[in-house]
Amino acid sequence: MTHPDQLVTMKSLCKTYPAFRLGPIDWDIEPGLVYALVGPNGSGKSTLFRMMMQLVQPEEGTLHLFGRRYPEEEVAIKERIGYVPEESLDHGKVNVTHLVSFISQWYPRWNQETYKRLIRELEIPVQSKYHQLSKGEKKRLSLAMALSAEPQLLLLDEPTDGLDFFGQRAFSQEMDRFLQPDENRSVVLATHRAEDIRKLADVLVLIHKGRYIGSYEKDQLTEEWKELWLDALPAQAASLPGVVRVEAGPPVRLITRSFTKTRSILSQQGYIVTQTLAMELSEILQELFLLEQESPASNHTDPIHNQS
Ligand SMILES: Nc1ncnc2c1ncn2[C@@H]1O[C@H](COP(=O)(O)OP(=O)(O)OP(=O)(O)O)[C@@H](O)[C@H]1O
Repeated sequence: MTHPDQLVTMKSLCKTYPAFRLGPIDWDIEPGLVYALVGPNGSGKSTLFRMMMQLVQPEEGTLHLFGRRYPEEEVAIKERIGYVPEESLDHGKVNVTHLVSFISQWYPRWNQETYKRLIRELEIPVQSKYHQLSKGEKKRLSLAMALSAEPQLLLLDEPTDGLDFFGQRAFSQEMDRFLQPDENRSVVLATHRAEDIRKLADVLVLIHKGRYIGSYEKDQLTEEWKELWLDALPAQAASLPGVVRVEAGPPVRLITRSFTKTRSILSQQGYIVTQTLAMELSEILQELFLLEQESPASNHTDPIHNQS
């Protein structure tokens, strides 16, 4: 086995379609964390999940899951993964109970008690034929199966898409339950819902037009990104450490990605900050994607493994 400490290691992973290129992706998934995979439509999030499930083959790079590789160790890899795809799979006219009893055989740690609890709490009509389920019911079933497999890694591609309010709340509760007993479990969650990211994620992984921008600790982002108001415009404000945006005002408004550094330099230069405002996670993400559009690679100054 290689890379025993990481659940997943990706090195220079690439996939090319006629009109899209994903990668190179270098990303390690560590145990005990919830990752939110965030990117605009068509960034390559589902493609990345599909690579981890061997549904798409990378042309370049290496991919290890639990220190193992496809295709030789497919069974040993997949029995440790719970996957909820963006679009539910087509299982045709089979009865739901029969479908689940067939699929559950593939998972040595399948927990029938968990499954029974989930179908009850998520109100899944297991006597129905699969094709008769609504979109939301298919999503609930997919989630129930992924969780009942007691996986080490949960891959969730827009898991709350199509879920009603009650389903979304049940999803949050189930995520808490899943993560509590085992600190070696991790979740990768692709979502466009800022609320899910705010509530669940430890680390945000940003991807834009197939390019990996970086991984960021969520708490560090919300602590260090701030909006500052000042009475006077500092000299060369846009070049001050941490400053990413300047509005000349009045009042002068600065956005910083490094509150500690910017505040310290402003105070050394004698400028008075009249207000410091916290930023919503959705605003911070918007700024990060704007920076990426304005100057690709500029975001590499503060991702998770490179923060000063
Ligand atoms: N089988 C395929 N053949 C050709 N192009 C594909 C194929 N699968 C995906 N693509 C293209 O790859 C790009 C990334 O798609 P992907 O579904 O991975 O994005 P995404 O980030 O999950 O998007 P969304 O947020 O809209 O779900 C898109 O431009 C898509 O058209």
